[in-house]
Amino acid sequence: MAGAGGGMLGSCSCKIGPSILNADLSNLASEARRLMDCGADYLHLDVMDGHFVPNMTFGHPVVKSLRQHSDAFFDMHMMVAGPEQWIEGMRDAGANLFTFHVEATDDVKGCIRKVKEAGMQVGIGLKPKTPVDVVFPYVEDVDMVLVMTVEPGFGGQKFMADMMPKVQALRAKYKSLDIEVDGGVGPSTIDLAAEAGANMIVSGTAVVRSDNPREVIGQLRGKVDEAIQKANLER
Ligand SMILES: O=C(CO)[C@@H](O)[C@H](O)COP(=O)(O)O
Ligand SMILES: [Fe+2]
Repeated sequence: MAGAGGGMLGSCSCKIGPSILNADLSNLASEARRLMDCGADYLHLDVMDGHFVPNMTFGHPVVKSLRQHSDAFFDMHMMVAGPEQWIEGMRDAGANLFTFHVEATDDVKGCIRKVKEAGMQVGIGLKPKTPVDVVFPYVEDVDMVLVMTVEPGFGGQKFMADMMPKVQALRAKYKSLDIEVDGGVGPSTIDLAAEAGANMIVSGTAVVRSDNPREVIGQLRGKVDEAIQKANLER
């Protein structure tokens, strides 16, 4: 089954993508359905290989199984060393967006090209200690830039507000770029991310562990839409 949201990127509109990392992974299909039914725009799927980050999750066989049960747009957050070797498998599994880390390969341009040739959209991510100018040479070639707001590897960590200058620097240079933030984002931190200029919001624990995920997704969307409107008026 092909993903339904293939053309989702490019408009710089608000998009909310719950991370399933802290969901019930033994019931991934029903968790995916629950989150999409609660108003999510896409699913953020965290792939960890135990090398690039000190944790492991799942690979393309699980993504392929999930694709049999979900039409959602799959944003693959590839926390893996040597992302090139995962491209084909993820494409065949039904991934839509393949986001790898600039720190994970010596050939960022080559990896971007290979993801595109495989027919997926491409994102590049940067860890908290990586300066934002490292991604500037690639921004024109990608569909999305992911600014990590926690050290990658685990859900449920504290949002790093000191990453916001990276988001601001990207937004100042690229008005219509899709900019994603990931890590510790929820109702108490969304203001900072939205005002800095992030429009793709990954939220794990705050959504997945909430008694009312629909309400949380609505709150996040409200803040981002408000910030986008404000920025448009100021332009
Ligand atoms: O990539 C990661 C962690 O490495 C994230 O996607 C988190 O899993 C998001 O979860 P919360 O921080 O929102 O709980
Ligand atoms: Fe993630």
